[in-house]
Amino acid sequence: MSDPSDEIRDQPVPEPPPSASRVFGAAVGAAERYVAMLAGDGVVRGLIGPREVPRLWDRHVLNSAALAEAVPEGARVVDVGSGAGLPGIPLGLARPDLSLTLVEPMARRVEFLQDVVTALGAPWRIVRGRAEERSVVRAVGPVDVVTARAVAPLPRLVGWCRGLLTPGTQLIALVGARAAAEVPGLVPELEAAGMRDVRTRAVGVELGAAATTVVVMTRAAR
Ligand SMILES: C[S@@+](CC[C@H](N)C(=O)[O-])C[C@H]1O[C@@H](n2cnc3c(N)ncnc32)[C@H](O)[C@@H]1O
Repeated sequence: MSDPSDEIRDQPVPEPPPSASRVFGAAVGAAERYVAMLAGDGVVRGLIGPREVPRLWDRHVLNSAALAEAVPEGARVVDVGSGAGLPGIPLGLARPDLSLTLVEPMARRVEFLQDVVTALGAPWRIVRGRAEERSVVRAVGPVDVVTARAVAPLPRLVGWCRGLLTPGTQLIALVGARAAAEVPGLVPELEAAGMRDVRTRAVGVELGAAATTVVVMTRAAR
């Protein structure tokens, strides 16, 4: 009998769209290797649904890289709840000036992240644990920007990231259109949790289907 994981492995790895070279520059080959790992091992290990494979570039990799334009030059970035590396890895590939740490509690996801870092020879750090754990905050060190996609509703995410968010640190969350529409109603709660300048911003508008929205906010001074 054939092993069902063979069929999953046999799905063709999607070709990069023309915009990939523009977004990733010299790292486009590394982005292609990452997409191949997501489509192969990422699916077999249950980190990415098989149906996502044909839309890995638009929905996941370019969609994640779109937030690059919202991140300041040379920032120390922590991607919280990175999962299979989204948005952190595409961001790190598009922006080699950033110093990137991926935080993820689940062992098999961390293993996959380690495999990707090794395969790409990337300088990123991986910290296993939950954002709210003291040991994670200590291991991560000072942070300029926290990124997150699909980790938790914003007020809960801010609560989990409290230790990572020192005055002036930005939180940049990738959100869908529906979640973006709910942001104005969340501002009082986010401000009460110590955040200021909460705003939504369209990013990657030139990327067509990969365009998305981010919510940007800053930790207020105590
Ligand atoms: C729905 S997945 C999203 C993964 C990835 N960000 C993406 O967009 O594909 C949520 C991730 O958040 C992680 N997570 C859940 N609670 C967390 C916490 N308290 N701190 C850090 N990561 C957490 C989970 O292990 C999981 O990998």
